Amino acid sequence: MKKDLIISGYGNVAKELVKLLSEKEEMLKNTYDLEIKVCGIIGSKGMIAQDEGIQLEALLNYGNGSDALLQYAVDMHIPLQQANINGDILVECSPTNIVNGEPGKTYIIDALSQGMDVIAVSKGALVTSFEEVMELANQHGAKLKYSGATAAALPTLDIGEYSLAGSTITSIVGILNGTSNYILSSMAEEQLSFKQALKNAQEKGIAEANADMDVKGFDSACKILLLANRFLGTKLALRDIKISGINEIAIEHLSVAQAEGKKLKLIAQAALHEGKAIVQVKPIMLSKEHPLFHVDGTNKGIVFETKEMGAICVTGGASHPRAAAAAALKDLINAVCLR
Ligand SMILES: NC(=O)c1ccc[n+]([C@@H]2O[C@H](COP(=O)([O-])OP(=O)(O)OC[C@H]3O[C@@H](n4cnc5c(N)ncnc54)[C@H](OP(=O)(O)O)[C@@H]3O)[C@@H](O)[C@H]2O)c1
Ligand SMILES: N[C@@H](CCO)C(=O)O
Repeated sequence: MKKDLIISGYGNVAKELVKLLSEKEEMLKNTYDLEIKVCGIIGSKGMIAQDEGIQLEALLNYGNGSDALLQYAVDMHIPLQQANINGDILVECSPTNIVNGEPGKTYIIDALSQGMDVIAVSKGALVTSFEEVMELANQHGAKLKYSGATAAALPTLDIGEYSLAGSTITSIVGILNGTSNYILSSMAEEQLSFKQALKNAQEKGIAEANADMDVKGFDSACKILLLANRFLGTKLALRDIKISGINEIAIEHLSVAQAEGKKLKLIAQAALHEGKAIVQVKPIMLSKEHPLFHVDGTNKGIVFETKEMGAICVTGGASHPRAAAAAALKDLINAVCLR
């Protein structure tokens, strides 16, 4: 099977995806009979496009962002052109914008309207306009997958959709933001200042372009919103979620938790109580019996409570651009080859 791929947003995650596609070309062919040709990559300053496929190894010699695309265009003697989404699959990796979903929303709508499958790594379009994009996908028989937007390397959507199919999920509790979890762990275990720990997270490439999204709880809120709407039958918007982050947490707060044998974690939770959804994000002290107690550093974790299968807990899936790219590749393989 041959598939033409377009990528929008060529930052940390997209560059790792290009690396993975280059490294795993043979495995994809041998294991899945899948030949992926990256035909276009869009940055804020324009798009590089080649019908015969972009030379991934050559592109990887440059950095990321539009400057890398521009340099590639110059060296390959091709023009940098206006965004033109035309292929089989779009992987959307532009910055997350929770106000209006742009620029990802336009790219996603453009792709779905042509019947292209979409792998969303950014969250903005899904959080602001989920029903609109889903309806478009259904209308055009296109697949929309968004593991990258729902904690990426930590399987969340796949567990709910596949492993818990037919069960009734009654609540979801998660540590869904690697940056905040890393900051809290670093402050508690290494006595790093909040500022230094955030700087480290930014250097790892896991913080959002606007790190307030992470530390003020919005990124966790986006993820629990998408999961609650998918699995609890809610139709919530971000304004329906009570959100507080870790931006005012000091080392003293963490010491108090430690003295009690507990850990302070940024917890996102969604539950149904008498038909009403309660969804919130806030720092909570966990005792060592809690299944998420040992989720430290950039790791994440999720607990689904179900009526039939009891509690299902998954931990790990540390935030990292390569891990997020691998989650996008997983979605791509599943969309095209498996289901
Ligand atoms: N990093 C992670 O570990 C991770 C994990 C899961 C999900 N995500 C999500 O994945 C997305 C990308 O994350 P990232 O870490 O790769 O971010 P990033 O490094 O900031 O990359 C985003 C890229 O988008 C480009 N861009 C900006 N405006 C654009 C526009 N109008 N059209 C096309 N491209 C545009 C930027 O480059 P130019 O302006 O130079 O073109 C930038 O390099 C985000 O939405 C994030 O929430 C990230
Ligand atoms: N900024 C996020 C990655 C994107 O979902 C995190 O720290 O987990």
